[in-house]
Amino acid sequence: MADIQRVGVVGAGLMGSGIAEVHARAGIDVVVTEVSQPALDAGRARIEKSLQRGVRAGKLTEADAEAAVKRLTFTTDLSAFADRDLVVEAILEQEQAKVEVFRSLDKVVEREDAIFASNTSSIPIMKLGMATRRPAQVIGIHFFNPVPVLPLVELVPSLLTGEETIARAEAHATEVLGKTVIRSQDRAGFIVNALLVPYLLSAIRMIESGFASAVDIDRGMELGTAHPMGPLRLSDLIGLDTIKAIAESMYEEFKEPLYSPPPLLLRMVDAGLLGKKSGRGFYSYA
Ligand SMILES: CC(=O)CC(=O)SCCNC(=O)CCNC(=O)[C@H](O)C(C)(C)COP(=O)(O)OP(=O)(O)OC[C@H]1O[C@@H](n2cnc3c(N)ncnc32)[C@H](O)[C@@H]1OP(=O)(O)O
Repeated sequence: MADIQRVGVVGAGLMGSGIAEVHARAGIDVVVTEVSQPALDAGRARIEKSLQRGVRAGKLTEADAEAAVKRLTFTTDLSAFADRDLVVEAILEQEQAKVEVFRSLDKVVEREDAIFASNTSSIPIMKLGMATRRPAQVIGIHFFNPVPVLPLVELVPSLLTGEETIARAEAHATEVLGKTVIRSQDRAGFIVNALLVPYLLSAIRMIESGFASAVDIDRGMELGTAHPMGPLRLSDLIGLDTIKAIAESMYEEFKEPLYSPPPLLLRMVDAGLLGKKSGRGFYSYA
């Protein structure tokens, strides 16, 4: 919706950089923050690389990519969000860290009608809303990786999110970003991860038990069910630390054993084998 002109993105990791990129490509002025300069530089490089990939694929022109870069400002100072109409938080999947971000945003963002969104996939939106003085303006806007490619957004109002916030967020996601919106209640995992995560964990348990190899499990789902990538390559794409965090939130909420992260996943995360972003997970990415 045209009323959202200035967007802030907290976090320039895999998801935050994708969220910043799609906004800049849609003509929106974007401020991106990170906790450190190296993390910020890595986010900027990720966005520039993705824009170039888009150019090579014929999705945008070189001039569009340059214009998108000019709409992006990178800073480690959260106070740059004072004039933002919408802020999307996309930091690591840790409840306390997210609560702190929302508490800070509440202090820093001056616009009374600003929307505070989280890209969380599993942490209750209600808890983030209650960290602010404006829970009616707090909502989940959950994107999918790679953000410039996948057309879906899950919209997740909490019990206290106002109708106007829901309508503005939905109009922004559809009309400005061109995404398709589905709505979910505020339950850990929402719609997609509630189905996807137990499937990914089951594939990891298959390897753990010696049942089948990663290559055969992936090939089975790619060739047998026409998934674009099998569950282990997809786990590597999402990030094993992220899957662990989502699984823990879902297990915490429902106490469903299928949501509990298997020991192999825990050990891989302990070892820093986080998937594509760290260079090694179930596969190696030299
Ligand atoms: C965990 C959570 O909370 C939420 C999540 O994110 S869950 C994870 C969800 N993600 C998935 O399930 C991903 C599943 N995998 C896929 O969809 C695909 O394998 C993939 C898109 C990742 C790669 O597909 P691919 O065919 O091997 O790659 P590629 O051909 O390069 O790209 C696919 C399309 O995107 C386009 N594209 C790629 N990068 C792009 C970019 N940076 N900008 C614009 N377009 C891009 C390509 O041009 C191509 O478009 P066409 O189909 O029109 O030709």
